[in-house]
Amino acid sequence: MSGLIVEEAEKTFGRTGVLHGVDLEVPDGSLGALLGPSGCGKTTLLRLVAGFERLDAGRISVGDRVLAEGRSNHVRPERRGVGVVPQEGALFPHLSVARNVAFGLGRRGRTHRRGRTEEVLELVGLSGYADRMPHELSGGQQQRVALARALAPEPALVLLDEPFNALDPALRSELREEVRQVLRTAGVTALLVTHDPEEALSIADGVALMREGVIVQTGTPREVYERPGDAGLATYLGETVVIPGELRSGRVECALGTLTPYTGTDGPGEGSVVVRPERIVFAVEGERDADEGVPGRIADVTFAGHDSVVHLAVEGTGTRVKARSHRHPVPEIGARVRIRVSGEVAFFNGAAAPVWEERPATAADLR
Ligand SMILES: Nc1ncnc2c1ncn2[C@@H]1O[C@H](COP(=O)(O)OP(=O)(O)OP(=O)(O)O)[C@@H](O)[C@H]1O
Repeated sequence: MSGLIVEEAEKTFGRTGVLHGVDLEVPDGSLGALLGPSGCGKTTLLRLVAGFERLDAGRISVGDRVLAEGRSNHVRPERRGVGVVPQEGALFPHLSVARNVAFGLGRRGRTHRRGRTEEVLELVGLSGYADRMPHELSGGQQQRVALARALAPEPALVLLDEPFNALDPALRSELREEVRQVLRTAGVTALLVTHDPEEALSIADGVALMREGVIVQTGTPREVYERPGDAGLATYLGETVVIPGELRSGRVECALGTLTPYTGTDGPGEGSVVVRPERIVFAVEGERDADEGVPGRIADVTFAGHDSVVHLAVEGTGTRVKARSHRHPVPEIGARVRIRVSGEVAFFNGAAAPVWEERPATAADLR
C-alpha cells in the first residue's frame, strides 16, 4: 500500500504561519487534487511531501513508511521514492529526451536504464522521441517527458505542481486527460496541485480544498461541486446564482419557490440560496412542463458557444437569475416562462455575498 497520509502538518516561514494543521489523504493508486487560490500554501505542502522543506510539526507518510515527523525526523528527498513533475517540466536543455528520463535512474545497470527509459517513453506516447533535444519538443511533449522522468524510478508517489500552467487551453485539456490515463496505467498514487477548479474537478478522483493553510473540504469532484461547504467555496468551484432565502422546516423559501436544501447545509433562519446555473431550468409558455415552477420572463440571452446564458426575471420579485441552457433555438427575449430548480440547492446562513479572492461574484450574479 502506498497511499499518502499527511497528519496535522504545520509550517511557518519566519513569523508567517503558512500551514496550520493540514490533514490530507490520497488513497493508494488514486489521483488527488490539492486545490486552492494562489498563496494558500499548496506548493509549501507539496515541497514538504517531496522533502524540499522541513516540517515544523505533524507527520507525512506514504504507505507505512514515515517520510517526515516533526522537526527531527526528515528523510532526504532522494530517499523518499517520490517523483515530482514541476510547473514547466524543467528538463535539462543539454540532454536528450532519453538522458533526461534516465537521469532519475541513477547508477542502475545500463540495460535496465535503457529498458526502463523505453518503457516509460512508450507509456507517455513518446517512443520515437528518445534522441530529440528538449527544444525540439512542444510544451505538451516536454511535460510528458517530465512525467516519464518522474515515473522512471517507479516511485511510490508522484507530485504534480501545476503541470499544465504554461500550456494553451486546448492543449491543456488534452494533456490532462493523457496524464490521468498514464497515471492510471502506471497504478501510481499521485497528488496534483492546482488553482484551477476545472482542472481538479475534471481529472482527480478526490479533491482537497485549501484556504489559508487549512484544508476546508474534501470529497469527490462531484461532492465538492454539488455540495460545497460554504458560499465562498461554491463560487470558487464554478458559476453560481446566489439569492436571499429562508430555511423553514427543512425547506428553503426563495424567489425560485420552495426548494430542498441538501443535508449538511446551515440551520434555520435567513441566508443565501446557492444554485448552479445549469440547475435552473425553464419552460416557455405552451410547452410541456410550462405549468411547473415560478412565472417569469426571458430578460436577456448571451450566446456562449456550446450553450447559452439565459437571464431570467422572476415575476413580481425583482429577482434575476441566470440559467445555462442547451436549448436550440434559444427562446426570444420577453418570452413568458416557468422557472424551476432541478435537484437540491445549497443554503448558507448569512448575506448573499459569496467571497473568494479569485472569483468574486459579479454584479450579474446578485441581480
Ligand atoms: N521560503 C519561503 N519563505 C517565506 N515565505 C514563503 C516561502 N515559501 C512560501 N512562502 C509564503 O507562504 C505562503 C504560501 O505560499 P505557497 O507557494 O505555498 O502558496 P500556493 O498556494 O502554492 O500559491 P501559488 O499557487 O501562487 O504557488 C505565501 O504567502 C508565500 O509568500
